[in-house]
Amino acid sequence: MNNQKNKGYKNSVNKHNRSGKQNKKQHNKRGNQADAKHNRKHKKVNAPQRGQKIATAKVTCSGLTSEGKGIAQWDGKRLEVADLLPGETAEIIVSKKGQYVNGDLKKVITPSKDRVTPPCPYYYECGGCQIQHMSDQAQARFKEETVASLMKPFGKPEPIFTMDHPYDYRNKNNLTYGMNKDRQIIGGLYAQNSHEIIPIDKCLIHDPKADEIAKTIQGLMKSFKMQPYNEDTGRGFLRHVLIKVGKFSGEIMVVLVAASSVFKGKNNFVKALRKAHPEISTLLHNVNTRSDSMVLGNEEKVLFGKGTITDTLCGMEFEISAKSFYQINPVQTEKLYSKAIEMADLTGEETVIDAYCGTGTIGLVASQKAGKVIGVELNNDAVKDAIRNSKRNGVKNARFYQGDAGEFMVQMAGRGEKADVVILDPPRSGSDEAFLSSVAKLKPKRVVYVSCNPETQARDLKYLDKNGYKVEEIQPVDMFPQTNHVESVVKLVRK
Ligand SMILES: C[S@@+](CC[C@H](N)C(=O)[O-])C[C@H]1O[C@@H](n2cnc3c(N)ncnc32)[C@H](O)[C@@H]1O
Repeated sequence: MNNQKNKGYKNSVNKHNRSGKQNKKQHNKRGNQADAKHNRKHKKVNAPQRGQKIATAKVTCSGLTSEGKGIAQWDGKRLEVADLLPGETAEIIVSKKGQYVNGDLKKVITPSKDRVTPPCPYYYECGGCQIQHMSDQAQARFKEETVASLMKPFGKPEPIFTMDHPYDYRNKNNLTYGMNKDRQIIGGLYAQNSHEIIPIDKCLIHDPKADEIAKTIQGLMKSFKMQPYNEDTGRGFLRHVLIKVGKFSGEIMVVLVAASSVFKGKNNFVKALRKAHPEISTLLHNVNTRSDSMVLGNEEKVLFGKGTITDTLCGMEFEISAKSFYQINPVQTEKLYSKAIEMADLTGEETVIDAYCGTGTIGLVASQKAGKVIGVELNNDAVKDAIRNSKRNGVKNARFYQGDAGEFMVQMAGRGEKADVVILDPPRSGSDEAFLSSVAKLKPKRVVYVSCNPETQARDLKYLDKNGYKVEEIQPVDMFPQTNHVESVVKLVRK
């Protein structure tokens, strides 16, 4: 697959090299862009985590990793170079730390026709997006090829569902606050693989309203002398702000994630924020004293509003709380869910299991075409949302249970219960043997596997393939444009 791809890229580069002034101009612009990127990243190349610079080398990129990095050979070693595209020749800086050799792009010598100037000015520093240097078509091709390569043992995927406007799509936006070296409060996103905050005004994949509110909060912190939390010293108050937006309803939830439950000046702060943004529907104070990278802690206080927001998806209304999972790209979610339900092939009679059901969204949409839906989910808040959502939409044929999906299925199989269709949508780590072996025992006619990580999905498909199921259809969906992530939904039928 890679060879084929490279041929295509090589041809296009040659075409470019032969091209006239206009294209030369384009090339220079692309080359300069990569230079500029290097200048900004230079300090990172020499930063301790990259190790000691050992060489500058000229390389040719032979393909992409599943993370969207360019593959290049240097001194008999395979290097993965961020922002390098197949077919491109480039100058890279090689550094070494312990046994690890890293390559960082210095300058693109012959740019690929797939290279574009990233529209975001923070792209090269920020860790949020990884493939903004690829054109929309190249992003789609990269994701299709990633899924195709992982799914090779099971069949050929359909063309990816892309997004017409692949920006402004996130309904869940998380920004972090800190202090710069001049003791000024900054707010933004983390740099790649680090907790260094890159100050930003606007993120192109965020909901624009969310960034406006985050900026206002940054200004209010100064006036209210509210200190950002410092991970190293453990001092300070505000860690993050989490902003969820109902893209259809327009409702907005703001969660102030703080290191302490004592919120000095709370009433005046809330008043000032609401005055600046009367469109905020609900405001919460979440207390996070954890030292890991989880955004939210367990303790939560509603400062005003009902503590949840509602949104519409596939014609149904859903109530969403701060901690429960809700798909982050509603435009693409409607395409994903429609495909999943089409794959479930429901006639109105079936018992459907919606495993890892979150707030019950897939199961509730499926309930309109099923006999009965049984949802299971680990997160108690999400289960409460699912039950509320069921009532809100007048659904009478769905039940939701809190628990581990694997254990739940083992118990179902043990009781000899029946299921016609199993829809599963596990987290990135995928499902587990308890769950998959119970599927094999329950023997549903169809299994629809939704996944945000095709790598673990392929692993689980291998198990199902060995235990009585055959893959019939594979559909990649671009739920996360500009990033290297891809969603995939697979239909399996009993052999
Ligand atoms: C990718 S989300 C899917 C949610 C839902 N299907 C949707 O489309 O919004 C995965 C969900 O699995 C839940 N989860 C994680 N581990 C679980 C487990 N062992 N058993 C049941 N649910 C689990 C998470 O809390 C999360 O809500």
